[in-house]
Amino acid sequence: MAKVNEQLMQELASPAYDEARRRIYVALDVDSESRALALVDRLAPVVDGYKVGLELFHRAGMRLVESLLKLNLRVFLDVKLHDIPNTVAGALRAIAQYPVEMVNVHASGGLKMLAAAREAVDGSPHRPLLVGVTVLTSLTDADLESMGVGTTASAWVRRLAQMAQQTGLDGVVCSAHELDIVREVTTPAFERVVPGIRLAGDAAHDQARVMPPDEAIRRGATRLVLGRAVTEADDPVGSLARYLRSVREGLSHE
Ligand SMILES: O=c1ccn([C@@H]2O[C@H](COP(=O)(O)O)[C@@H](O)[C@H]2O)c(=O)[nH]1
Repeated sequence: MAKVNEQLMQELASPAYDEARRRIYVALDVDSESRALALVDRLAPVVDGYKVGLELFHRAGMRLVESLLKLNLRVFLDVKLHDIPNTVAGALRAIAQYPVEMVNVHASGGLKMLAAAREAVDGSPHRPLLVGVTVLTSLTDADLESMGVGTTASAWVRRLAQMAQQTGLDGVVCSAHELDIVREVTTPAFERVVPGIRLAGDAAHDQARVMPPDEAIRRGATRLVLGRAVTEADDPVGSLARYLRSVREGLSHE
C-alpha cells in the first residue's frame, strides 16, 4: 500500500493536476488539532487548500488556522456567520487580521447584514474572499416546506445569490444542482463554491443535494469541498485520487 500511495501522490502532485488541485478544499471535519494536522501531513504533498469548519474551529480556534497558514496552506474558514450586521462585521474584522483565503456568512442574514459583512472585509488588512451560504446541501424541498420557507431550494438559492451579488459578495456556496440558476443571475467571475460532492456509489451521509466532481465542474463550480468521502475513507489517498481524477475530467470539458 505504501508504495502504491507514493506513486499515486507523485501522479497527483504533477503539473497535470495543478488546476484540479487549485479547485479543491479538503474539509478538516475532525475533533482535534492533532487529528487535523495528521490529515494535513498525509495529504499536503498534494492538497494545499483546507476548509476549517465549525467542529474544528470550536475545538482549536484561530491557533489551528495560524498553524495551517504558517505551512503556506490556503484556508477556507467555513464559520457560516449568521447574526445582526454589527456582530457579523465585528467577527469578520477579527478574522480578516489573518490571511485566510475565503470566509463565509449565511446569505439569508439579509441585505443589511451582507452589506455590513462586505464593508468589514473591504477595510481589512487581508481581504479574504467573502461568500454567502445559500441553501445548505443537506436540505430538500420537503425540508424547506416543513420549515415554512414557502419556496423550493432552487428558487431560494436564486434569490439569495442575487442578494449576495447585489451586496458585493465574491460568490456563494450552493449545491451543484443550482449552478445553472446561480450562473443565470450573477456575473461570470462570481465564485460558486460547491460542497456535497460524491462520486456515484459513495455514501451521501447526511447530504441531500449531491453530485460527482466532474459534473459539478462542468456545470460551473469554481471550487469544490471534498469531505468525508476522502477524509473518512479506508484509503484517503486512493479516494483523493479518484476525486481529483474526476475534477480533472470535468475541467477538460470546461
Ligand atoms: O451547504 C453546505 C455548506 C457547507 N457544507 C460543509 O461542507 C463539508 C461537506 O462535507 P462532506 O463530508 O463532503 O459531506 C462539511 O464541512 C460541511 O460543513 C456543506 O456540506 N453544505
